[in-house]
Amino acid sequence: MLDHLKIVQHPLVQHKLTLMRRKDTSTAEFRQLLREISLLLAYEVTRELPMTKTTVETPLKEMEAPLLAGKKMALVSILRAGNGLLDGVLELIPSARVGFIGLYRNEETLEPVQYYFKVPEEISERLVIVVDPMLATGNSSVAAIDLLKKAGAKNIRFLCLLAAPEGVQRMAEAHPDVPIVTAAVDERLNEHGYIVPGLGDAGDRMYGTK
Ligand SMILES: O=P(O)(O)OC[C@H]1O[C@H](OP(=O)(O)OP(=O)(O)O)[C@H](O)[C@@H]1O
Ligand SMILES: O=c1cc[nH]c(=O)[nH]1
Ligand SMILES: [Mg+2]
Repeated sequence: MLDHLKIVQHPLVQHKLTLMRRKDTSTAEFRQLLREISLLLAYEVTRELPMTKTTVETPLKEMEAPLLAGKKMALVSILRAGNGLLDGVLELIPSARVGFIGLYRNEETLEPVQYYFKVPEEISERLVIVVDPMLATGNSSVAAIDLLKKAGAKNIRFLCLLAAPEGVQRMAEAHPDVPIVTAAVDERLNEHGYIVPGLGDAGDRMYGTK
């Protein structure tokens, strides 16, 4: 069992997160850093993955060796910003199936608005890793996981880059069975629901839309 909340303290992760927070970091640098961090965070969120065995012949001998049961996994990206974490994790687990949940926050109510849902078949039999760089109020991640559970998912982990204490609390109340892996938990949310000090709007910074 993973801990309910894992903060990845690795120096490379913390260094790259600091560079991403800087307001002067360009869109291209931001995307590149997110990709690099996603590879490092993937290491933590993939602990205790389902394994299988295969027979391999080394130059010396035949042996039974462990192998990821990758087809039994699904990575689910919360659009848009989730895609910034998705690609790196998928590179490490290329046989994982991939789903997408389209959600954006209504900027006034901070409630998520759903516009897309497509997940792999047999979702109830897979380990599902949901990815989204930001956990702020928790409204988006709670809604995404509600939808996944309604579709049958039972074994879910949530991977983000940055969280607010409010979002961690909301997830713990709504989905206590879902472990969270993140690089940091910041001070608080501001009156607009942004993480403080945070890094701004991840989607806008990734794609240069503001
Ligand atoms: O915890 P919450 O308060 O729900 O906030 C977090 C959500 O906000 C951001 O998405 P956004 O709505 O900006 O959509 P985008 O990824 O399309 O930019 C982020 O990627 C999360 O999905
Ligand atoms: O600080 C925040 C909060 C929600 N979404 C973001 O991208 N950033
Ligand atoms: Mg956004």
